[in-house]
Amino acid sequence: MTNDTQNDHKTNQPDDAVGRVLARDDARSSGYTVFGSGRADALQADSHYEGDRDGDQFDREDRAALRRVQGLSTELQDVTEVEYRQLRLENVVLIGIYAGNVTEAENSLRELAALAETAGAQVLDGLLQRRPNPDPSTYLGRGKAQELKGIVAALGADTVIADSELAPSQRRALEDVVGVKVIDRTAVILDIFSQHAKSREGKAQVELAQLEYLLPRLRGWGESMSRQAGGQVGGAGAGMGSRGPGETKIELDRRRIHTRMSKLRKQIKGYAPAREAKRANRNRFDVPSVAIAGYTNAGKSSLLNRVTSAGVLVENALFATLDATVRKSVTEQGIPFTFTDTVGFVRNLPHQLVEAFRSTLEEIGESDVVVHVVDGSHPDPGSQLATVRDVIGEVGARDIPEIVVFNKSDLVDDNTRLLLRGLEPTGIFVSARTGEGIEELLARIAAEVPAPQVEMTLLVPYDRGEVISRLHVGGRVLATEYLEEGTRVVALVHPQNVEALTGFADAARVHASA
Ligand SMILES: Nc1nc2c(ncn2[C@@H]2O[C@H](COP(=O)(O)OP(=O)(O)OP(=O)(O)O)[C@@H](O)[C@H]2O)c(=O)[nH]1
Repeated sequence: MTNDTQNDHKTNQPDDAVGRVLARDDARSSGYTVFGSGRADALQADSHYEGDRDGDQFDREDRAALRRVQGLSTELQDVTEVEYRQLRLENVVLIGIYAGNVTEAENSLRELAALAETAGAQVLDGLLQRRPNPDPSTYLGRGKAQELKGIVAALGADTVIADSELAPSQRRALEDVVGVKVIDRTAVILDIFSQHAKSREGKAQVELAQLEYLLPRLRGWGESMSRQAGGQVGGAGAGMGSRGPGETKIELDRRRIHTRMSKLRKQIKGYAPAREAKRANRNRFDVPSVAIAGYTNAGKSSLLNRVTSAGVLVENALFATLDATVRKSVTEQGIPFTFTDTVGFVRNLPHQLVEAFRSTLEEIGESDVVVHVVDGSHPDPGSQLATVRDVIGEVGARDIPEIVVFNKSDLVDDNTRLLLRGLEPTGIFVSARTGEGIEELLARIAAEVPAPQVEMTLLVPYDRGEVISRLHVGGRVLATEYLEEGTRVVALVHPQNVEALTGFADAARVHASA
């Protein structure tokens, strides 16, 4: 879909579309919309809506960053440029069914909304239907599916996302009714993983999960998919919902996918030993890193924004090689460190995605400090805390210092605070919204970030300027003096780096200060 069409949708859309849907739906007992007009309005105001932007002006850097993250092969890049634009523009309506507990279903749909937004979509509305089981043919009942069609048309949505995994036939039938692309929760999660996977192993794991998901879904993509015909098969991180190939290529594609999958499995087996070795040889010239982990919607990104804007600005040059998901900061004591947002945990993660999820969490295993964010206002923070901790342990991060943060403290009353304290006595109450607790969090991080402790006096020849730069990044320079033979530097360094630097020691004046 071009941007023009997209804009037409917006202009043609009646102003009160969401409100009318909600009002009409309130009168019915079999289901209702979850998000009212307030939500849609709030989202319209959100800065990540790109609909008014001219396609040609689409940010080159964004595209380049996306390719880097996804490690796409050259032949996939053109396809992805188009798809990325669509991904950012997707206007989605969410659907779900529930048998018993409606609050549970609403929470699940809210989480799906958060996931869809994380994947870059714009959530216009959510629709829940009460029914004991999904309709075997169209997931929603027939009447509800027709209603969905009306909502989709009224809002100008271009994608429907179902809150559970759809059988390929259900998906196709529902697509035929509503006339736009229908994808499911698993596809959204896979899309987020593919945006987050950084290492070669992570990318391979995610691509494998994408292909496994795609394989049984190859045959018969609905009408609305025909514009994608000829699109590339399941390239790692193809647009949301892993767009499929045209009908004519299906058999060939099936074979290619099988071949690709066995290749990926072999690669993944080969990566495991390398990962162990990497962990053992952590390079202390790296800037210390802090990883933020927690459930989706716990407020990880909001906290990251708060904390990094509160921190002191740091020389860009120190962090030249960072990608977009990593922020930089510096402790009050002047030690630079990086902050990495990790992919959020989700409830009921489909089991075939578990490996892919873990592989996107590798940053945690390689970080120096883990900030574990818990939504303090969540009805069951205890189980969130336990699940995240289990996984942190599984990705090899059990021994990494952990700072537990109860976020959204502005929504937490005194009794709940007591309860949360009981769960984790050292937890810090923080509000990314009001700023409560941010100073305390920064102080805790500063206390945990490994500080260089060994004082060395070095004489570095002028043609070895890189040694001085590394000292600034991975150590703390206390004094500099320019002599005829080179620069004399007094610096604190990490114990792991002492050996590499002894060659520059000035008159062997190496001693431990701590
Ligand atoms: N009241 C309140 N709301 C908050 C606070 N922090 C975040 N939120 C809201 O919680 C929602 C989720 O915040 P995010 O920062 O996107 O959460 P996240 O953990 O990064 O979520 P994912 O990107 O999906 O993993 C947003 O609507 C925020 O506005 C807080 O301290 N107080």
